[in-house]
Amino acid sequence: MTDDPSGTDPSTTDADPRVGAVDRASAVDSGTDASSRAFVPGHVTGFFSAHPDENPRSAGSRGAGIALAEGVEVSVVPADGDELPSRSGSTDPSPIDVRLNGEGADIEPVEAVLSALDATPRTAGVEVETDLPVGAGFGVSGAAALGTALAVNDAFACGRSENELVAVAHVAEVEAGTGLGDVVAQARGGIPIRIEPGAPGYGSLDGVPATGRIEYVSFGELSTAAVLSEDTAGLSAAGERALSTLRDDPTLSTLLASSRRFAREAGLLVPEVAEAIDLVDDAGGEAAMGMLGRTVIALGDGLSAAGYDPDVTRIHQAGARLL
Ligand SMILES: Nc1ncnc2c1ncn2[C@@H]1O[C@H](COP(=O)(O)OP(=O)(O)O)[C@@H](O)[C@H]1O
Ligand SMILES: CC(C)(COP(=O)(O)O)[C@@H](O)C(=O)O
Repeated sequence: MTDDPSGTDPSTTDADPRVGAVDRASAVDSGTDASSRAFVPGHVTGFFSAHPDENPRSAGSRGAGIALAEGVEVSVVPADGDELPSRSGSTDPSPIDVRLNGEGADIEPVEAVLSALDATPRTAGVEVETDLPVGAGFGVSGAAALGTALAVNDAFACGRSENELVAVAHVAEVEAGTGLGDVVAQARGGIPIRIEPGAPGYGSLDGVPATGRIEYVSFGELSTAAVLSEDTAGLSAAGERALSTLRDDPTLSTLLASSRRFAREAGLLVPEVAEAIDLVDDAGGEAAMGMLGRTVIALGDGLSAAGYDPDVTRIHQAGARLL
């Protein structure tokens, strides 16, 4: 979804056998006025190194990527105390009505953020809306977590600062295994360079000062959790080399070139992405693989010039924010 607030879809009130689920779904569908909303840019990583740590605030990734104007909008709908039972006395094992583009969805970092902010008993539902492909390297899970943190804090006056909310979302994402560095990048916007891993107070960020049109094509998903649960030593060594190259020459062109090399060296390049990158190169453009997905991104009109029919967006200069 572009940075454009929209209402919820009134066609999504299918009966749900879970205790209280129908009431909560109704609250979501009719509750746009009562809801708090946040926009979080998509973020596509070009290269990264993985840095696990016992402390999830210290854990994360180094690397670089691009924040996209195409992003994720999250609405948090407070429970109506008169109609919806407090979940503290509920036996419902899956009490929050989380929807992704109108369909019931399981997004672990969203549930974890609600829990960390003690919002579970007070939340009727969370609506996550995006036009980005899910699971394909656009950081949708990180965006959903960060948007939920911002909107929950607003809805329930939790009194947390922005850095604290970014940290809550970062921890939720790291512990779910769905990402390492997207949340801090999405909080910043632009073309974030993650110099040190971790949440605010632990990590540190720089950026490539540039903007422009971005095209993308996704051929499907790559499981982030599966890649991160394997041995990441070789991948991380390649990511550290790419980071050093980019820090010596912090330009978009070097970001794309070092990302292409990373994808090859890390053994992550898939054939359809490799072919697209080559065709963009033949047409005089610059492209790279989006981590972690079967995704290719290109600068300017690189993919359309190579004969693809891409989605079009822009580099998003701002970070996540309330709507
Ligand atoms: N329809 C869906 N397709 C893919 N993932 C989904 C879907 N619904 C919910 N999810 C959840 O969204 C998250 C996607 O995370 P991840 O694989 O890191 O992708 P992304 O690159 O979009 O962040 C996972 O937690 C997954 O369980
Ligand atoms: C590449 C990834 C580890 C996962 O990204 P995604 O699949 O978009 O959740 C990212 O979080 C990063 O640290 O750079």
